[in-house]
Order: sequence, then structure tokens, then C-alpha cells
Amino acid sequence: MLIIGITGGTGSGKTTVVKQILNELTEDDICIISQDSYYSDTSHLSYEERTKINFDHPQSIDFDLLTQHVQQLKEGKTINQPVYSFVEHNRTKETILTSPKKVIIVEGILIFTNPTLRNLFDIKIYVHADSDERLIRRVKRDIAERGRDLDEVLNRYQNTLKPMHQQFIESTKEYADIIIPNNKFNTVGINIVKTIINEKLS
Ligand SMILES: Nc1ncnc2c1ncn2[C@@H]1O[C@H](COP(=O)(O)OP(=O)(O)O)[C@@H](O)[C@H]1O
Ligand SMILES: Nc1ccn([C@@H]2O[C@H](COP(=O)(O)O)[C@@H](O)[C@H]2O)c(=O)n1
Repeated sequence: MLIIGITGGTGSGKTTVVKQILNELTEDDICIISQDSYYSDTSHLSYEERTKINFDHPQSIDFDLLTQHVQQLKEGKTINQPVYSFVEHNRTKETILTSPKKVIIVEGILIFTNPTLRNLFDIKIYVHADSDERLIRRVKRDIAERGRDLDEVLNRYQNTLKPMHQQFIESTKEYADIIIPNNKFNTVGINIVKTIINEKLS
């Protein structure tokens, strides 16, 4: 089994990189765990209170459950991956049955900040894009896909996202085995990762 951790700031292109890696692979060989699925359950809070959560701080993530699930997959066990709603700012009641595969990809902005989780990764990848590029992508994506408006995205960016990125995320680049520059689509970088995965699968 090969466990790959893929991190980088919001909008750097982590999800896109994962999709590109998945292109030529079958679901029999690979499973994806998204850190976003492991935002802590905040059902005890009102919607209004949930909008004020700092979602870019490591404390917003249920690392105990995320680490436990990656460990269980490593041991060949099937897990119930939570499903997260960016519209509700909360976990939904659904879960996705996720079985262990030869390759497990864990992706998310904060996954290298937790030493126990970090140590489970055989390969650590950091996807880099400049902050202006990430902000532009984030504005477009959050308005189109996550039910936000321009004010919400810009306020969150200024008040929490940018300082948290500087404090917690940027520095985790030092743990990376591979850094993929992703200001533009990086076919060469993706192909290198695909080659490593295919070697493992062959
Ligand atoms: N290299 C790229 N060039 C241009 N747009 C990109 C690139 N990579 C990703 N995007 C776009 O930017 C947005 C955010 O990408 P996404 O993969 O969701 O980032 P992340 O998962 O890191 O937050 C998406 O709309 C995606 O299509
Ligand atoms: N309810 C939430 C939860 C998280 N966010 C933002 O998502 C970003 C991480 O996801 P990416 O796919 O962009 O890596 C993070 O920056 C949080 O601010 C949110 O807006 N609402």
C-alpha cells in the first residue's frame, strides 16, 4: 500500500491534481480521503455561529478521527468517511463507505500540521500556487460551487484564511518530498507522480 498526502493552500489546485492523477487509474486501485470531510461536527451550533468558525485553523479539524481512519485503511479495514456540506458549514448525516486500496490519497490544507497523520504518509506532496492566483480561483469556485458571495469570500480571506495560511500552512512545505508548482497546469509534475504510482501498482 502507498499512502500519499497532498497539501497546499486553498485554491492551489489540490483537488484538480488528484483528479488528474485519477484520470488513468481505476477506482479498484485508489481511494481518496478529503480533509474537508473531517471538519469537526458542529451540530450543537446554530448556522450563524457556524459561519464564524475559523476553518483554516488546525483546531477546526477532527484529526483524531482522520488519523484513525487513515490508520484503519492502512490495516486493511473499511471506514465510513463523513460527508461535509460547505453550504451548511457542517457534516451531513451521510457517510461514504471507503475500502482500502493499493493507493490511498489524503488531501487537504492542514494535513501536514499534525505529526501523527503526517508520519502515515509514504510520499508528501505540496501543491504551490501564488496567493493572488489562489484568491482569484477561490472567489470563482466558492461563488460557483460553495454558495458564497464576493463579500463572504473576501472577508474570510482577509480575517482568517490569509493569516492562517501564513502561520500554519506555508511552513509545512518543508515536510514535502515533492513540490508541484501549479500557477499553470503542470502536466510534467502530474506525470512524475503518476509514474511513481504506476510503479507501485505494477
Ligand atoms: N493550474 C490551474 N490553472 C488554472 N485554474 C486551476 C488550476 N488548478 C486548479 N484550478 C482551478 O482553481 C479552482 C480551485 O482548484 P481546486 O483544485 O479546487 O483547489 P484546492 O483543492 O487546492 O482548493 C478550481 O476551480 C480549479 O478548476
Ligand atoms: N464550512 C467551510 C469549511 C471550510 N471552508 C474553507 O475551505 C478551505 C479548504 O478547502 P479547499 O478545498 O479550498 O482546500 C479553507 O480555506 C476554508 O476556509 C469554508 O469556506 N467553509
